[in-house]
Amino acid sequence: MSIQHSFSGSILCIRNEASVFLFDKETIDHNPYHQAKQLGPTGKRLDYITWHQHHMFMAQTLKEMSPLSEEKACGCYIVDQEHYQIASGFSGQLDSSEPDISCSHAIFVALLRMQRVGKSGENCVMYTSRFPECAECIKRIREAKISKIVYWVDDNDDGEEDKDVLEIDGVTCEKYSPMRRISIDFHDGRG
Ligand SMILES: O=c1ccn([C@H]2C[C@H](O)[C@@H](COP(=O)(O)O)O2)c(=O)[nH]1
Repeated sequence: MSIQHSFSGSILCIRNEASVFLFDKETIDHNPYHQAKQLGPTGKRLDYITWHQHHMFMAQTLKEMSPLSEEKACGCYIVDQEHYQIASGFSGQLDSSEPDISCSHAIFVALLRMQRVGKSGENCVMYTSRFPECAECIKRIREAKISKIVYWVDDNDDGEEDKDVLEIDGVTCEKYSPMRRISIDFHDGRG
């Protein structure tokens, strides 16, 4: 590992291959990571995200954890009224050959976890990267009494019928409307 120490103005930068611990002014002024964190006139960051955006971001991130193909990759994130996570899952997370596991879909996994910790879906919102295509998942959403599903895409040919069935049971279905790009660079791009 190589470590460099350098002075720029009064700020010391210590760099190694993995990280930069302090930043000089030039770095702060020219690096997009820092530019995005600038404050607006009210003193708040200009780019902070809402709960709604956060929850869908989590569902999409869980999708990225799925080892399955793009057609079958899915993430599901369930929150309560106070925006706390109740359960989450991604497709392929569980082995569907296990005794009480009839499928490995993201929604199934998340609802199974919710059931195992004895939580009800009442007043909870389910964020999912895809509207469910599977009858078992839809049945479990209804049984869990989830209040609302927010989905990113709907590839389900019977999606409208399934939504009608869910809505009759009091489950509101809403397509997520992306308003902005949200990304986090996990490279160490600060130096
Ligand atoms: O979490 C998931 C995973 C898959 N689906 C969709 C995608 C497929 O068209 C069908 C069937 O998938 P199988 O893995 O062959 O059972 O379900 C989904 O909705 N949610």
